[in-house]
Amino acid sequence: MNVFATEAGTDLYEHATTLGKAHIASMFKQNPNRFEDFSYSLPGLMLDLSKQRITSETLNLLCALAREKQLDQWINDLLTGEKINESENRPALHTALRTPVDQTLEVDGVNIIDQVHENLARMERLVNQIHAGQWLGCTGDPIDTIVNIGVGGSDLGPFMACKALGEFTTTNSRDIELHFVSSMDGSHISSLLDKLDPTRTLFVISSKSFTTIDTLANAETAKEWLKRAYQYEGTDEALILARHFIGVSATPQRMIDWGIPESNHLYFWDWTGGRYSMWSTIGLPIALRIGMSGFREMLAGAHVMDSHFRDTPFEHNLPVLLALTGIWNINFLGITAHAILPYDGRLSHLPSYLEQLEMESNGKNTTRSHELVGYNTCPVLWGEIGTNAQHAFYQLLHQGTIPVMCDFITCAVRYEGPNNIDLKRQHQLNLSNCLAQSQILALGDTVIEGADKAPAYKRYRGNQPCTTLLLDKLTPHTFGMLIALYEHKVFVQSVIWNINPFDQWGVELGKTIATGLLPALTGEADNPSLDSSTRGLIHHINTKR
Ligand SMILES: O=P(O)(O)OC[C@H]1O[C@H](O)[C@H](O)[C@@H](O)[C@@H]1O
Repeated sequence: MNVFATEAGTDLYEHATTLGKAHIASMFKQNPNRFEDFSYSLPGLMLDLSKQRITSETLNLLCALAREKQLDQWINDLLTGEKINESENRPALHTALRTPVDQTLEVDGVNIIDQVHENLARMERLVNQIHAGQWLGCTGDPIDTIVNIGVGGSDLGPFMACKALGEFTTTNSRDIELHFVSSMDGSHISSLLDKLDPTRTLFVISSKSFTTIDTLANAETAKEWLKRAYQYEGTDEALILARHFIGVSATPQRMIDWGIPESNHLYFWDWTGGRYSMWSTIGLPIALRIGMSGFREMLAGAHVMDSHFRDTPFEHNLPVLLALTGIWNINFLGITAHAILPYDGRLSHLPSYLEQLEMESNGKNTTRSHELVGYNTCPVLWGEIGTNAQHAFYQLLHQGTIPVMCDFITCAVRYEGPNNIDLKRQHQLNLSNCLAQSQILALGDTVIEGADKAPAYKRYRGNQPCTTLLLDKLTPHTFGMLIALYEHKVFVQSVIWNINPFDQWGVELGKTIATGLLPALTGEADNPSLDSSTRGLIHHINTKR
């Protein structure tokens, strides 16, 4: 099954036979206006595709391909709540989470925008209560420390956003200490609990399904820690649960079964995919960090991107263009590695967030009609703060043997004001590195004279396609735009590849097999039918106990 066996696909293959051999440096020589031709702006955010190996014809053909795949219709289906997550028989409505209250969207006869805003209001009350020091622990002391326990989509988004937007605290949120616990082995939580005061600590158990063993194991450890701390005062377990736990989930009954009273529940819906959920009440830690007004700003930024995505012709549509240049690189230039390089320490967790967003969404090998794909889908994606990565893996980007497409993400303005004069200089240094690296990666050592006379080991071949995403400033608003941009990019690529980006069946078998192996590791039961490697490793582990 080849989705590119179409008119536009055939034209693109043909186009790639010539452009595949071209060098980005010569494209800049031929067309001095590449930046004007291939950069696109929205208020607050610019996308520069001029360092991609593309011409106007490439984009025309890619847009024709998108039209062939009825991308318009798919975008409409996404935004209007059609059940496009077929394998789970539900819509994917993360965009509804940032839709303004005066709009309506009915799913199964219910206006879900009302529901969304009711839940935001419920979250707001809770946030205000904590910020005002009115949420009290069992001893009557105000809570000032929050620990979010979750994993995957119930961790990565809030974790990333709290780091990215940490400078946007409000007077009330400044004194709240926030921690994130995710690792199944307990190493996150055990090293943290020693430092916390149980009388002032509130755990947020975030899990869409409320069945994820990683999260429930950490939640149990937290509960036991609190019970031990309160045992001398004879505090009732129900009171501990009521004062020190909040549950965020799409499955209320499971929160009740675990012991969290209804008054401490925040809800979202099964039509919100885990990796698309930071806009929902899963974003509670973000609201606790930057206040509800900051959280609403983030939603508003994402909504701006949603409207742009819905209303803008493909030729000027930022998520569509970002996605299509990715398709060009992956399916026509054969590039299957993708580096995410934020030039801003605040965006340090963006790469791991995008690893889940992109690879869990589009790391698929079957089409929507259950046939094996005959083409590459999601590339391997990884990243790091750009300036740190320069001292680590950039060697491979510059002189390794594999082609890698690179996203450079930075902001134009930072550290304004007289008190930050020294850091302003550091920001300029950071920007000069960002621009230098994308320049060398794309254009190679043609950027300096006489480089062609250097020995081979000193040469930089360049021709690595680079995208630059330039925010005016990193604010809750532009951050919301940026993340929504990537979400829609992932969706557009899934449409071209004819795969469902909203399920994740590839993670299920590991859970089942791990559960099955547990008795052999605890010594409760042997399993002679295991392969020799697994059996040998279990035996070795058990001899060390
Ligand atoms: O929020 P939860 O139900 O606990 O799920 C947490 C995570 O675990 C799953 O295994 C999925 O791979 C992720 O998509 C999900 O975000």
